[in-house]
Amino acid sequence: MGRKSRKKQIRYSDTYGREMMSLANNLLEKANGPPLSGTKQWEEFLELHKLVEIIREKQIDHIPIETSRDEHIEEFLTWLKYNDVEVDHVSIEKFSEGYGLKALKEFKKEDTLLTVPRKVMMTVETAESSVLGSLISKDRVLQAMPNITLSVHLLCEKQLEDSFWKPYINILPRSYNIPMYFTPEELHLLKGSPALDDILKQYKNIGRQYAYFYKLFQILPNSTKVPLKERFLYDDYRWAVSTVMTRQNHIPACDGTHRTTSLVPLWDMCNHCNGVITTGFDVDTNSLYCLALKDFQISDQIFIFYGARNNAEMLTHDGFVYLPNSHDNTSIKIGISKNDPLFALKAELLTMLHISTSRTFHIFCTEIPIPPMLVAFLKIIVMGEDELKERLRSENDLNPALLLDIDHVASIENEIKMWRFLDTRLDLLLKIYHVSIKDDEAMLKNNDLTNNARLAIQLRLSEKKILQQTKKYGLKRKDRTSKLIGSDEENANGESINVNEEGNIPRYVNVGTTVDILDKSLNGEKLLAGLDIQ
Ligand SMILES: C[S@@+](CC[C@H](N)C(=O)[O-])C[C@H]1O[C@@H](n2cnc3c(N)ncnc32)[C@H](O)[C@@H]1O
Repeated sequence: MGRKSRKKQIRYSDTYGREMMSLANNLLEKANGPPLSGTKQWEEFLELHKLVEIIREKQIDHIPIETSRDEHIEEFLTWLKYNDVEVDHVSIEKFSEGYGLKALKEFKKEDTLLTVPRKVMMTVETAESSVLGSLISKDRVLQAMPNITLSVHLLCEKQLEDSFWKPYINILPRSYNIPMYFTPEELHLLKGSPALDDILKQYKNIGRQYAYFYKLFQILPNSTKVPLKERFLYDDYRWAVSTVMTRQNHIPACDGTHRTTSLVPLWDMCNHCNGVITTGFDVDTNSLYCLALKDFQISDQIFIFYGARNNAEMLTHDGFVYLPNSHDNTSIKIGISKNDPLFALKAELLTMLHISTSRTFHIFCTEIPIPPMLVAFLKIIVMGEDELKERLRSENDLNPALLLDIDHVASIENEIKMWRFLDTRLDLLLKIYHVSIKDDEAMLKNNDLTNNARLAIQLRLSEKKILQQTKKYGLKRKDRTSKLIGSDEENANGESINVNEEGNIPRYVNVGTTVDILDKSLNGEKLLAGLDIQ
C-alpha cells in the first residue's frame, strides 16, 4: 500500500536487545515512582525525558520514512464507499486546523452530515477479536484500560500489511502537537499553569506504559501473532496513544451492555468549534450519526463540537488551544489551614454544603466567573467565630445553603473580606507565572516561535486573562459594596470595614428577602442586584 520502510524487517542485534531491555527496566523503575509535585516533579520529568531521548536516539534508524497523507485520501474515500459510508457530500481538505471536512452541498442546522456504520470502526471489541485478542485475555493492563488497548490495537494493525483498516491508518496524522511532543524548553513555558501537573503526569504514564509493553512483548513466544515483538518503538507508541487521545469516541458496545472506546473513520476528520454535541449512535442502523450544529454553505469547513473542555484540557488531550473557547476556565486551589483556630467551625459549615476544606475550584471566562461552591468557600474562610456559630445554628434566614448564592451578603464585613481574600489569592497565582500578560502578548508577535511554544504561551495567556478578569470582577463587587454602604473605615488589622449612616456594620442581608438594612442606608437601592460587571 505504498508504505516504504528503510528496513523491511528489523532484526534486533543482541546488543540492541540487551541495551533496550536495560533502558526499559530503568524507565519502568523511574516511571513507577510515587507522584511528585513542584520542583521535584519537574526534576523527575527532566530525568525521564533524558532516558526517553536515549531510547529514541537508539531507535532512530528503525523509524520508517512515511508517505504524505495526501497520497492516501482517494484510497481512503474508495474504502469508505466500499464499506457503505456516504462520502459524496463532503471532501477532505487542508485547513489551518490540519485536515478537515469541506461541505460539497449546503447543510441546514440539524441536517445529517455523516453516518458511519460500526463495521468500519476500530474499537476495543475489534481489538478483542484481532491478533491482540489472546494477549488481552491474559494482560490486566489491557483489560483495565480501554484507551491503551485501542492504542496497541492500532499499532498492531499499522504493522499488518493486510489490515482491513490500512486505508484509514494511512490518512492519520504522522505527528501531533500534544505536550508529549514538547521539548523541556517548550514545556517550561507552562511554569505556573495548573496544566503542567497533568502534562508531566501524562509524560510519566506514557513512559511507564511503553517500558511495560516493551518488556511484555519481548517475552511473548516466537509463535505470537502480535506483530510488536520485532518492532515496538517509543515513537510508535507515542503516536498510537496520541491518535487515540485526539480522535476517540465512545459508542455502545455490540451487546448494548456498556460503552466501548472507538476510532470512527471520516467523522474523526472534523475539527472543533464552539457549539453543542450533535453526534449520536443509532442502535437500529448500528451507525454513528452526526448532525450539523449550524448551517454550512457549500465550501464551508464542517466543524463539530468536541465537548465542554477548557484550554488546558484542549492542549493536553487535543493538541490545540481554542481561543474563542466559551467553556474556558482555569483552576484555583484553596484550603483552610489546620492551624486556623476556627478550622473546626469552618470545616463543619463547609461539610454541611458538601465542600471539603481544601480543594480545587474552577473559575470561568463568563460574566460571573465564580461558581457557587467557591462563593460559599470564600464567605466561610473569612468568617469570624460569631458568624460561623450563628450560621451553624441555621436560624432565621441564615440557612448555610444561602452562602452559595453570590447575591446573598452574609455581612458587609464578610463581603469585603471575601473579595479581598480572593484578590490576594489571584495576585499570588498571577505571580507564579513569572511573565506578565503584556510580555506574553509581545512574545506571540514573534514569528520565530515554534508551534508548540506558541501553544504553551497561548494557554498561559488565556489562563492569566481569566485570573485577571476574575480579579476585576471581585474588586468591582468589593468597591460597589464599599460605595453603596458608606465610608470606608479600617479595623485593627488595617482592613477596611464599611459602616452605615448610623455607624453600624450591617450584618446579614438577603437580597430579595431581608433588604431592609440596605434599603435604609442605600436609599432603596438594592445591593448587588443587577450588577453589570464587565
Ligand atoms: C479529530 S482530529 C480532526 C482532524 C485533524 N485536523 C486531522 O488533520 O486529522 C482532532 C485534531 O484536529 C486539530 N483540531 C481540531 N479542531 C481544531 C481547532 N479548532 N483548532 C486547531 N486545531 C484543531 C487538532 O490537532 C486535534 O488534535
